[in-house]
Amino acid sequence: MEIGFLGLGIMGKAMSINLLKHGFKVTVWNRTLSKCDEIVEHGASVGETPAAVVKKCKYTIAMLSDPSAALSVVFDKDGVLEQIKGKGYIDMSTVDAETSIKISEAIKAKGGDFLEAPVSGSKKPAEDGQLVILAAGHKALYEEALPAFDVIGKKSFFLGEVGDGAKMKLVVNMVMGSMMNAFSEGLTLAEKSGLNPGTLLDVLDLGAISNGMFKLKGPSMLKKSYAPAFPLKHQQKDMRLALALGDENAVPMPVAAAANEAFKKARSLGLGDLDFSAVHETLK
Ligand SMILES: NC(=O)C1=CN([C@@H]2O[C@H](COP(=O)(O)OP(=O)(O)OC[C@H]3O[C@@H](n4cnc5c(N)ncnc54)[C@H](OP(=O)(O)O)[C@@H]3O)[C@@H](O)[C@H]2O)C=CC1
Ligand SMILES: O=CCCC(=O)O
Repeated sequence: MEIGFLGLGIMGKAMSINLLKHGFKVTVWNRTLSKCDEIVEHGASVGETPAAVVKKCKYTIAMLSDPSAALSVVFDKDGVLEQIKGKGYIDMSTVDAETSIKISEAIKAKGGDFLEAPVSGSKKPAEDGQLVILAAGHKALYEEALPAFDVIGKKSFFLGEVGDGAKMKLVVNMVMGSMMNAFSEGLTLAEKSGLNPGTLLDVLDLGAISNGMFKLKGPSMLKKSYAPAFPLKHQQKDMRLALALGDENAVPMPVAAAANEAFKKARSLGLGDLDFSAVHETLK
């Protein structure tokens, strides 16, 4: 199966290399074209534009930063729409339902098929093919994409209409961003009140709120080490989009709203390109 891949950031790079390792032919494109070089070393071909990639491949995956990037790659000159007739397009970026529906409708109108498939899991799960895929849209395209999803992820969900995958992803990341802030306050409170925060990590890990994120991020947060796996600017984008979903549905979300403010503060301190756990620094 020949697959196109648009967007070679932290996630796209890991996912496309993983596909290549499992025998897929992959043609890549990235806005900053030089980022294609490393993937070429793993056996990929390069397309000069998104349209060129779609023209070459029956299926194209996108993994882009935000709604504006996702829209630009589809609608701009030399974009996906120009060659999508008879092809499948799978957008795995985290965006809002409105963006996803807009892309879906334009692709369908041009005779292509569309699936949204945002993912849960970060850099390491992407490298290890252990993501959780939250797909929705064209069911037949979902089934055709399963061999690739089985390489990229450990579990795929088909959630229904376009927009439902985007919403599920935003709900998950809203919970994650809120938890990160509570965790960060807990670490700071332990330290400032004279406790050993390392011991707090051990205590948390043995109780009912033990979880993978605390286990993974806790030790590096104590070392103030924030190499980006999930960039903070993307987490804040997800909080913003989740809060908009809350507005639409009249769901009060005071905890998420406070967490969003903390991520905004972190961005204002220039921490947006660091890992989202760098929100910890806003308490210093
Ligand atoms: N990192 C993570 O842990 C996870 C991230 N996600 C989501 O996946 C998506 C990608 O994340 P990640 O890889 O971390 O992000 P990165 O910031 O590492 O990469 C972003 C990618 O989007 C491209 N891009 C940005 N703006 C544009 C534009 N206007 N036109 C074309 N391309 C553009 C970048 O190109 P360029 O190189 O030229 O800047 C780059 O390829 C995001 O939606 C994120 O929320 C989902 C799950 C986990
Ligand atoms: O969107 C990013 C999610 C990161 C994660 O699930 O660990």
